[in-house]
Amino acid sequence: MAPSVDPRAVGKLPLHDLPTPEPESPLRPRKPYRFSTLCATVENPEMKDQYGSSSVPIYQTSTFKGVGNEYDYSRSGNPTRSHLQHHIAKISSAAHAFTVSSGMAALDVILRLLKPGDEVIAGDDLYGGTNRLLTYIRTHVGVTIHHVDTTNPATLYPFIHPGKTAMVLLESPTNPLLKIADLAKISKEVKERAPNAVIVVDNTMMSPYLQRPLEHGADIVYDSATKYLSGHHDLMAGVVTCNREDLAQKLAFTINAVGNALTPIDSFLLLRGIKTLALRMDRQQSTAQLVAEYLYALGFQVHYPGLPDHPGQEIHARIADGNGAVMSFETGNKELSEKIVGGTRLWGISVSFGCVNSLISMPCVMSHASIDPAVRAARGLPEDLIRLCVGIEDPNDLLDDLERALIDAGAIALDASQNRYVKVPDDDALTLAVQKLNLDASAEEKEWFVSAPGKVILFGEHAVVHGVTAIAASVDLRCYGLATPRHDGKLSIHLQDLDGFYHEWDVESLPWDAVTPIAPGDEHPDELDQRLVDALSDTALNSEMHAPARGATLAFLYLYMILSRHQDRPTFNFTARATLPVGAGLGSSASYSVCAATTSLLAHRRITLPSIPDPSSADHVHVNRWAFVAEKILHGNPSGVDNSVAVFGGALAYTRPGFGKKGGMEGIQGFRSLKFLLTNSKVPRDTKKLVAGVGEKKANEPELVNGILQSIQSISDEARRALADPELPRESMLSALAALMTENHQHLVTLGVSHPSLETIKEKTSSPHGLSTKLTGAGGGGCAVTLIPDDFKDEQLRDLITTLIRENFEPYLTSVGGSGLGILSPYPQHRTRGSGGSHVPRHAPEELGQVTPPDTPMPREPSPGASVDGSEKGPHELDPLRSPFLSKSVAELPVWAAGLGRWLYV
Ligand SMILES: Nc1ncnc2c1ncn2[C@@H]1O[C@H](COP(=O)(O)OP(=O)(O)OP(=O)(O)O)[C@@H](O)[C@H]1O
Ligand SMILES: C[C@@](O)(CCO)CC(=O)[O-]
Repeated sequence: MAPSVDPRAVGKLPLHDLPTPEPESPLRPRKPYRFSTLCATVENPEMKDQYGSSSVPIYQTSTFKGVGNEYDYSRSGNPTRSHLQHHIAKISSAAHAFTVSSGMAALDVILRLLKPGDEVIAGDDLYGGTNRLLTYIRTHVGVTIHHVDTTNPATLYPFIHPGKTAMVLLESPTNPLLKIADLAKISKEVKERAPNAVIVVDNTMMSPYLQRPLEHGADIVYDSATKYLSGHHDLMAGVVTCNREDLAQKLAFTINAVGNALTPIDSFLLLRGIKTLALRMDRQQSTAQLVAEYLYALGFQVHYPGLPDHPGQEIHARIADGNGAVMSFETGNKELSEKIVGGTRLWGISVSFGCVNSLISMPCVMSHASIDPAVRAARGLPEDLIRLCVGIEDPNDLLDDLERALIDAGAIALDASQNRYVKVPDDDALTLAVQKLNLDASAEEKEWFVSAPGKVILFGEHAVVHGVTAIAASVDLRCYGLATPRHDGKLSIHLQDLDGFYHEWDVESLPWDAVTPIAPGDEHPDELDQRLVDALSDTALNSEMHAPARGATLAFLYLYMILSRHQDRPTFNFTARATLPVGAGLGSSASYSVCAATTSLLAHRRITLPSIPDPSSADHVHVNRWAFVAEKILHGNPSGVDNSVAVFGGALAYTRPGFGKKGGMEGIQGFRSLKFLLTNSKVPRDTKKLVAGVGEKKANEPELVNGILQSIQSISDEARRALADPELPRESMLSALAALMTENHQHLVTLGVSHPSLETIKEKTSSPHGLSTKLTGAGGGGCAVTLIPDDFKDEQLRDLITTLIRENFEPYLTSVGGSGLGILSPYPQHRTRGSGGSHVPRHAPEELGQVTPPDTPMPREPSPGASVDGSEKGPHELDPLRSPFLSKSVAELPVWAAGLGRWLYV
């Protein structure tokens, strides 16, 4: 230790260096300091600093000079660590404290007290890492481990074998189910039955601020100080405290022998973190209480000791001073939970807890993944469990972010009768739909309102057509399709975005002779039925139709006819409108195709029910296949990535089947937290031609193009690795993605699908802002996508947007990865039409600070090129749903649609 000068020895007592008064000092009787004062006051009268340094210095040294001094080698002792240990002992009601390199290192040191033949009783809801180490001890050291439900002390008794039971390992509350063990009672009862058993408590969930198990009879307490004690996720550390001299000596021996004591710098950081422990915890647990009550009120099963009906709540209140800031809740569906976890922004997806930032995780796939699934199931750890670790952010922001994720995932929906959100019952939609279908064999036609998102391709457009993996995510711009029954034998189409195009046909006049019906359940062949395409072109389409309307109409009629069953030709009007720019590379054709396919499948009763939120449902796969058929008509040679994103939502890595490697798609987590600026160059282009152009280039210059395809595959692979790597710091992940975007764009330039307007957008975002931009979708104009890093200032973003608008571009700040295909529940009890759909959900899109998407002109009378035979009602007489659907502005449309009732999302 550095030699300290006692000021009293030189006759002066500097004011700034008052020794901590002993609480019971006869000179100045005082009340004992409260916890937060103890935390903030780091002083050890035995170790005065020679310069009166306010903060404990970092003795960054491995060795100390001299012989026989207090310190010689930092593995055995270091002054910074000594200060830390003194401080921890003080706040833990402990005589001894040790600090080691991690929480698991702390447990390792403790478990080394065991010998072969010993028995351990441990909880059955322990942290996954604890389980892993216990399993190792069982298999390699010959120690028997009994896992029991520690919520009931009586379950331990049969396993207590005097002379053999060497240790009882407890957690309370447990992680992640927050089960409560009566530490005081168990300690007493075990000691009575097996006096030599050492009671060990993992106190990480509580920290010494909220619970000090040594006060309740525990012999050893350990904490992963990586969590609340340090509080900032910037170090790893473990703490062991005890009062027993014999145990302290053994623990000290092991730490010195093993050499896992905490380093000086981490000791310093931990000491600093502890000063604010009480302050952080107070904020974290008060917000946790709000979050728990919010989820509870929605109808979720929430595990949190602050809720009145939490089992063991009274015991917890007796042994602890607060409820902590970790909770978990169940959704009833693993995929739904994954969507919620992937859907939050502020709640970071991360293992661990105790940080000032809020975290969300699914224990079964993250912190507890090391436990065998069968064991997890046997221990009652639900696969759908979501753990929330509340940080110090503003409680309102945390609640808003969580609510948005719950809505987007379809976990909660507006209950019109109560005018508030409630949990969507797990199988409610399915039960209702099945009931309805049973009653419904001869049911009259229903009205169907559906919607599907557009997409942004981050990596791999064009290359995906040739078997390379693309990475794409849904955007919060959608196409909506409304099918309203007609009773006059006519079928009609109304494409509001294509100049209000309208056309209608007598169903019987369609070229039925040219159809080769496809039986329900059968798939469409790879090739389009050219006979039907030709027949429709000759008889149902006319030469005055502009190409976009012609393509969209052909796709609609083709699906309608090929899906019809003989004698069952429902008549309805199909109206489509999008908040997406049409033909700008954001997948407008795919979202239109999904809407057209879904309404046709529903009208023909070829899908049986409005989809419940189960992404693996056969109906969704079915919709996707038929949407792909429509895409073929619009696109020529689509890869299928756009329609897959439009159906399934979220973020996907998509590989087209049939290129000698495994095709298919995989969801990508963590994508939702990324922020993008989409900029529409407003330069029209034609995906079909651009895709065909790349195809030709490949045929003419196979070496060049195949080389590019390989490079793009590596870019996609690299991007997936970066997105999936939990160890990669977020900043590094974002800069890796940015570099890959730049590289991918360059390849697209070489493939010849960029455009001067896209290059201008790239320049404007790159200089002076330093952002990465690439074209997205087919290119040739259309949209560019720019990755916005987390630390990009709002002010800078505003400047950039202004610059782009000045250049006559249309920028749009978007969030990605939201819901896929949605169907407005057809059941009257789920509709709010009585109220005119006036309810505005908590989150209007404007709240996101988005730049409003381009508005679509107000509805007009059917356009001059359209042939209307007068039987269609004028806009003012339209169906009550269709009329507002046509007249809402683009900004109003999503809010109005959301307020119509319950949407069932894939
Ligand atoms: N809202 C809509 N209403 C009617 N038809 C639409 C709508 N959106 C798209 N379409 C059809 O899709 C065509 C646009 O498809 P295209 O593939 O060129 O653009 P995109 O899908 O937006 O771009 P990309 O495929 O690059 O993402 C339009 O010409 C039209 O036929
Ligand atoms: C250009 C392309 O790769 C994306 C269009 O959004 C075509 C496709 O994948 O179908």
